[in-house]
Amino acid sequence: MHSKEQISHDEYQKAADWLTSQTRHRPQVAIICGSGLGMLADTLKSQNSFAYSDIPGFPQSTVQGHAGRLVFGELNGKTCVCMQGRFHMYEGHSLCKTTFPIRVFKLLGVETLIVTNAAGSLVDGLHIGDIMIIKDHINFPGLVGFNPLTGPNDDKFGPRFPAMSSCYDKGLRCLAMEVAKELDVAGIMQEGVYAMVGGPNFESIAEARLLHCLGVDAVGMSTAPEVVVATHCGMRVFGLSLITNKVGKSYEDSDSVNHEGVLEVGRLRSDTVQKLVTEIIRRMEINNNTNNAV
Ligand SMILES: O=P(O)(O)O[C@H]1O[C@H](CO)[C@@H](O)[C@H]1O
Ligand SMILES: Nc1nc2[nH]cnc2c(=O)[nH]1
Repeated sequence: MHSKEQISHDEYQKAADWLTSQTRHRPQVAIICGSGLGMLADTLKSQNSFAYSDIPGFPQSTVQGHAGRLVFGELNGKTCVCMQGRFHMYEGHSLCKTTFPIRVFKLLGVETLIVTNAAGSLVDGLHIGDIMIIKDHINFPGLVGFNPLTGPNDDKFGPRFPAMSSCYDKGLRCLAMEVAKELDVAGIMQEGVYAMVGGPNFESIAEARLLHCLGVDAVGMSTAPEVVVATHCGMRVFGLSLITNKVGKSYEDSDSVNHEGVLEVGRLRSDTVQKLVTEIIRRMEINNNTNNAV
């Protein structure tokens, strides 16, 4: 499944131009809603929303809990665009398709990307319903060559060999912890390492043990490609994982994970995630002098 698909600069530009012609909003912040977290988009004021099927070049969402709509609007003084539904490698999309919206956002002038996801915990300290601030990731598909940046480099977006050593912005991570304390949810929040696996199956016991040995705190099937592409084009990134399940590491465990359970935890914690994200957005500084569009 080593995709040879390439997307031209013109195709990203076409989607950006179409969106610019349909909405007066010029977003500074983009938010990707993880499984069961689509309600984040509902908080935007003066909304304009578009079905992915109407946007030139956008793939379609196929996963339950991912509505497939792009929502523009205002949130606490910032103009935002929210993906109510993301694309996953396991849906059969090429990685450059799963990350297509990120470069469109760049062309729209977005400078900060907020990613959220549902993930399984591999460590004792992260419980169901906890929220992990992503400090770093392990991009397992990327390590073996499944990378959205594979193919000719588009220098207009970024360099051939981008660094990934500080892709989750430290300032925003600190801000998130401050906000968590003020909202009295610091007890359910901590930083950790997210790993992306290809999915769509959940982990076997032996795989879970391997991930644990490798220093993974939470595992999911998304996010890393989006963050790689955003970092490549110079966006500031902040990420949150909602812990929706514990990943079984013992053959004695009887609990087994399923997507309905993942979505249910998303619904139960939606309010907290929403409050955190909206407060972080309110307080984050935006560099108004920079038009990031390339
Ligand atoms: O990463 P998000 O989209 O939040 O979803 C996570 O939850 C789904 C599995 O229940 C998988 O798609 C996994 O990646
Ligand atoms: N791979 C993986 N993805 C998830 N998404 C939500 N929970 C999980 C999990 O336990 N494993």
